[in-house]
Amino acid sequence: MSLFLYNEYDSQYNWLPQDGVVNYYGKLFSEEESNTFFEELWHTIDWRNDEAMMFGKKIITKRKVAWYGDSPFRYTYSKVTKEALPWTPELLTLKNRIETATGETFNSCLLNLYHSGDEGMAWHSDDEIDLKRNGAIGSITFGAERKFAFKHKHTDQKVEMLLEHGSLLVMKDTTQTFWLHRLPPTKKVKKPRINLTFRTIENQRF
Ligand SMILES: O=C(O)CCC(=O)C(=O)O
Ligand SMILES: [Fe+2]
Repeated sequence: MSLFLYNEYDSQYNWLPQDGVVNYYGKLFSEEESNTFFEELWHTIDWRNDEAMMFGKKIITKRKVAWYGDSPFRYTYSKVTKEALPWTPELLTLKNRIETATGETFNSCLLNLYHSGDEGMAWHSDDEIDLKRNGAIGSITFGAERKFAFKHKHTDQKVEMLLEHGSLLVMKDTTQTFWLHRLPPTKKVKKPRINLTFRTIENQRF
């Protein structure tokens, strides 16, 4: 008899057929814990509308974002530079939980708040210059369950999965070099979702 939460997912299974590693841990947090984290993050995180450059113009996205870390790292994302805020107690708890689960370490976290299925994230890879090369990215979901997809940059192969309330997804090795990922918008989802992507920043020039 295991004392751990029942979980149907094998976290060692690689969802990518080649050129990278994606592990899905399923629900790492219980329903009750996940509901509490959702509420706490909703109220305590310094959510801001994201600014991005598109066709040379600054646009404001409906999705909200926030950026936290060990030190005031500067992070350039969609050609806009932000400075990390100091960890909140909830973020440190989550960081510790996923470091224990994965055996990886993280020094920063980018958070996304999608108000409904109308909001998503287009195809991209997290290969910014300041991110540790081939480092692990730990992605937690609280709130609405959403589809998540990968597309190989050369072969167009696709992999789709569901990200559940309280779940953890890890992308590592050469995943960002060879694969794009996205959160497709959907009319079916009316509820909000909070996503946290824990990352490792390296080579900062202060
Ligand atoms: O919301 C998600 O699950 C993914 C977010 C993402 O890909 C990112 O922040 O780079
Ligand atoms: Fe991403």
